[in-house]
Amino acid sequence: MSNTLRPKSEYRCFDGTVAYYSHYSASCDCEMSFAVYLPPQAQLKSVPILYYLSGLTCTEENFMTKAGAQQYAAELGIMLVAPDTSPRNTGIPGEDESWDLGSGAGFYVDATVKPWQKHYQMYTYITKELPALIIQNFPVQADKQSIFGHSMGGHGALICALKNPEQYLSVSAFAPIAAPINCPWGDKLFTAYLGEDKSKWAEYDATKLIEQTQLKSTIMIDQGTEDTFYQQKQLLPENFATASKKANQKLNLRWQTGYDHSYFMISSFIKDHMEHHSIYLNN
Ligand SMILES: N[C@@H](CCC(=O)N[C@@H](CS)C(=O)NCC(=O)O)C(=O)O
Repeated sequence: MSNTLRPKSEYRCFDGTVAYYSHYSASCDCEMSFAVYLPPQAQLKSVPILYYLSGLTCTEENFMTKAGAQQYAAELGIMLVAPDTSPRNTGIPGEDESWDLGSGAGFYVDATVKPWQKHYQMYTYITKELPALIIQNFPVQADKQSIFGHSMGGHGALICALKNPEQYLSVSAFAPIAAPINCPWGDKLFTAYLGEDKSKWAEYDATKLIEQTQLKSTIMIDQGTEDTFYQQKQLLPENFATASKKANQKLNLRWQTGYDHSYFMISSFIKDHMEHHSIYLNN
């Protein structure tokens, strides 16, 4: 099967275009979907790319409809790419049983254990296959890529950047799952996708990875104080901050008083994140 893009729908937005696509993914061995925003500048020249990874239960649509990023992407001349959060309709038993496992919960890792390993290769999909597809099909600057995300997608963005410091020029996150080996979600998802051997989990844990790799750019994180998942110790930004300090990694962790885990928090601070990435993408 080829990696031909199948356009699904297209909308004018801030003089640019929001478009939804699906395609056969070789790494996930199934049909995958993603959304893009092409800023008006892309009609005349190639533009930098900013990937956004969504959280649990999301599809490629949540960010495009709720975050309000397009107006800033249009101003700054940045293409947005928002992939779906997992393979779907794979036939894996139980894929749709739980909102925090399987469909909508790919966790941005390459699964190594059955039954998930055949399709759940999200890390390779996000860091290799999707970027190649974007470069092939859109007017982009291949050497200008950055990444950000929310919750599970904040975890995804951090690990993708820390494991590929040459590929992504900057990274930021909203309420990321910042130390997954130490939280209930990480426990559940790593056990399912990577197996019981916890030594294998560390290579997908941002707080562990920052001990080994530091980024030239400043990492930006926004965390709401009224975020129930933060209160339930699913996110653990303090662990990441402590490890970053120890490793001399520049980190801008901003506590947002009164904000929760929702897209109302994301849309309140999306401008700052877009401007943060623009410093690195448009220099
Ligand atoms: N379904 C979950 C909540 C899941 C959730 O909050 N997901 C976040 C990411 S971790 C999200 O972005 N949801 C989609 C949305 O708000 O549009 C629950 O019932 O507690």
